[in-house]
Amino acid sequence: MAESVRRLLGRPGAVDLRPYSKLLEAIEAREPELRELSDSELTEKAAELGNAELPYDRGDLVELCAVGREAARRALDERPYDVQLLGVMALLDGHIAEMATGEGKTLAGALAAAGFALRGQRVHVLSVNDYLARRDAEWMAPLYERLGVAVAWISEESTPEQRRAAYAADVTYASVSELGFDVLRDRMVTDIADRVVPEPNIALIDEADSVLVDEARVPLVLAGAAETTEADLEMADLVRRLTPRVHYEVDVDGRNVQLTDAGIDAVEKELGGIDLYDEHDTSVLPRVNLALHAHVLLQRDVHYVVRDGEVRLINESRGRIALLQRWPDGLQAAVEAKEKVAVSETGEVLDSITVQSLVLRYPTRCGMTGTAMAVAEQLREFYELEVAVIPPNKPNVREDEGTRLYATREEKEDALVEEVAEVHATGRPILIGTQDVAESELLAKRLADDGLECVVLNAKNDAEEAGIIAEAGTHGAITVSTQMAGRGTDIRLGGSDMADRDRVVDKGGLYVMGFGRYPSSRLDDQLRGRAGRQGDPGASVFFVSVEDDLVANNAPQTRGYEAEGDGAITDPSWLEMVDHAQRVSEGNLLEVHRNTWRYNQLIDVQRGVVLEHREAVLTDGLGDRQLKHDCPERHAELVEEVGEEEVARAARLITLYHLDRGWTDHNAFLAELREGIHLRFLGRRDPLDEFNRDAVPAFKGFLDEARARAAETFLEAEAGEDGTIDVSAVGVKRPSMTWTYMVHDHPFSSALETVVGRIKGTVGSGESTA
Ligand SMILES: Nc1ncnc2c1ncn2[C@@H]1O[C@H](COP(=O)(O)OP(=O)(O)OP(=O)(O)O)[C@@H](O)[C@H]1O
Repeated sequence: MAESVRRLLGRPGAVDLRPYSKLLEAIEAREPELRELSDSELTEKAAELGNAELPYDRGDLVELCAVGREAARRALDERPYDVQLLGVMALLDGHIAEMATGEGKTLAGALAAAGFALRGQRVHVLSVNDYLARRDAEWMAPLYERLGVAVAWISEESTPEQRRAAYAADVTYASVSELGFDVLRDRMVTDIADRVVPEPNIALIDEADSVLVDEARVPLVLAGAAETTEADLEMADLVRRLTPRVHYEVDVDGRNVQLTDAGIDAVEKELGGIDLYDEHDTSVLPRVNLALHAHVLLQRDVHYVVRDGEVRLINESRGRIALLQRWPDGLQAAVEAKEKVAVSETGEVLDSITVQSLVLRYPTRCGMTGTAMAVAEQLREFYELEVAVIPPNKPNVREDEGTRLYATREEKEDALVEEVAEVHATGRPILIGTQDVAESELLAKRLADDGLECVVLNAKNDAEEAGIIAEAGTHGAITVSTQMAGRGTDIRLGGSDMADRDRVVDKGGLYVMGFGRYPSSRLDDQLRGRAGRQGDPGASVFFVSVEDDLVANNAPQTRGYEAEGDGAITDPSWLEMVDHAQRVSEGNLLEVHRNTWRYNQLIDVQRGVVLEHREAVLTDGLGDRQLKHDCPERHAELVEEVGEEEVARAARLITLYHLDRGWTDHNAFLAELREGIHLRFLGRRDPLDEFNRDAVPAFKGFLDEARARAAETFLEAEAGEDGTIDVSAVGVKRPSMTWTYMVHDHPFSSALETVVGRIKGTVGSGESTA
């Protein structure tokens, strides 16, 4: 092994790889003998590894890697590199393997998954989207087959039967959201046979930082149909006429919008001289706030797109459209009113789960990604995971230029377009990373105006994007892409067939340009990592302006620089300012993650109590026993009429209904409580303590209350002529459809917060006049 690689094996703060690397020689030594085996003999060798429990001892680890390597060579015509085997061993030990782009994480992950599966564990390989789940499962299927391991995948379209069958395989590939929603839906079943997800064993997470850190800020929420909200066209129309900064102000981080005093006056006047803060009519203010939030904070083509007459959300951390996802409460309808499309059904939150709770269900967790070290502390804090930095198979020779800073956005764009024209003239392929869909389209238009034709990727279709990005290394190609569009797909120099590779290598390989730095350096690195795979030549550079949101919102001061004629700022302290702004932004994101987690910890405890109780009702007849105890006469009568089994069934359904109903209401209470907490924050009390102080007593008596309601319903239940009890006649109904929500830490500025803003304003002016 090269000296440079050896030096990398003992990176501070990361898992020590030396114990693994010591086994590489022994693994290689097994090769000649294994090559002589027939296919079925090789499968038998793999099966022999199943004669012991986890963890693998050193001898078995050598055998597993050697057998796995030989199986991959035969099944995929790819002989795993030593560094990939280091990755496999780190995964089997429950670590996050940091492996750069193009190092072959898919194969390393599959070998580790097979290793777990051979020892009798059920493995869930979690991907960021359905396309990758399916692609990887199908791609690795021949390898699994040689190793005698059953593999399957799940997608959004999978039916419950298909899901059940897929989860029954040894290794199941699924996107995190599909898994999350399956878990949530399983918690609502009224018959055990309807469950799809088995007990969790091993989670192997692809793109681990995106899933565990980026997606963890947004809980997965399952909602059920309730009544339909009316489109509030009047409000949508009214807020459209308001003027930014005169009638409303947006917080620096773009999460809240508030009416100014002038705005309040204008709205009150428009509505015929009403008082928005009238104690007797509190219904108008929330409507104004919703419409304002929809109008100002949610931007078309950034947060959502309008397609086929529907508002479809873009998942920000993933830059793609989410089917069946909505905003909570009236916000969805407010956006629909803003866009003048038909209002869709609204719903109420049935239950939610954070990515963290989802992943922590698994006794063993591991994963891989190109960028883990930057979030090593978070992975440790939230998931008890350590990072193993796997050296590249071939040294990285990409040239990273860093940041070019400009005074204005316009100057930044001019400079980038000029650079694109210059580089493109040589035929060198260019990949430009933008912040969002709208920016991609504007930039593409600008490039086209300058005679530079490009392909745009934006949150449309994963499979299609994979095909496009695969060609981004073609001679003369210009590709514009949002941050993670088309991820997980290799960019080969000279096109996907590498026909033109030599010519592109001569030009310096792929040239990656960032149109602005991202909210975290990790995301910058992900973009950069698109170039320079497997020792390929390549380069990267970021164009930034002082007006970029990242800098404008997070830098302590944005004045006092000296720019050159074209707007370029070369003062090193200003370049440092950009890094600083990014660190501030990273800190904010971490705080959001921490908050999501903190608030959810208590909710998780309460949910645990409900779920345990629910389980006993579902599987052990607890509801029937309780109702028999609470309503003995009615119970006996009904048994007489329809028999014990049917009464037990009805008792189960009635009890589950009231447990679930109660939990839904409690969820709504907690959400409201959390919003209101900000008011008390003014009193310098810790909002989380305040939250817990109220959430705990509110839960007290939860189970007793559900039980009492179940008894009330049970007393009303009647036996029908067909010998069954029709529970729907006594109001026991399940939501007719469910869908998933996208929630933000702070969905929208509530009426309460606007009141706070007003109180603060009053106090402020009071002081100045005193
Ligand atoms: N041992 C190997 N020998 C030859 N080719 C390999 C080997 N391992 C992986 N590859 C090839 O390398 C390419 C990159 O693999 P893969 O997509 O798994 O990389 P990755 O690390 O997941 O990259 P990304 O960060 O883009 O997801 C694939 O075309 C794969 O077939």
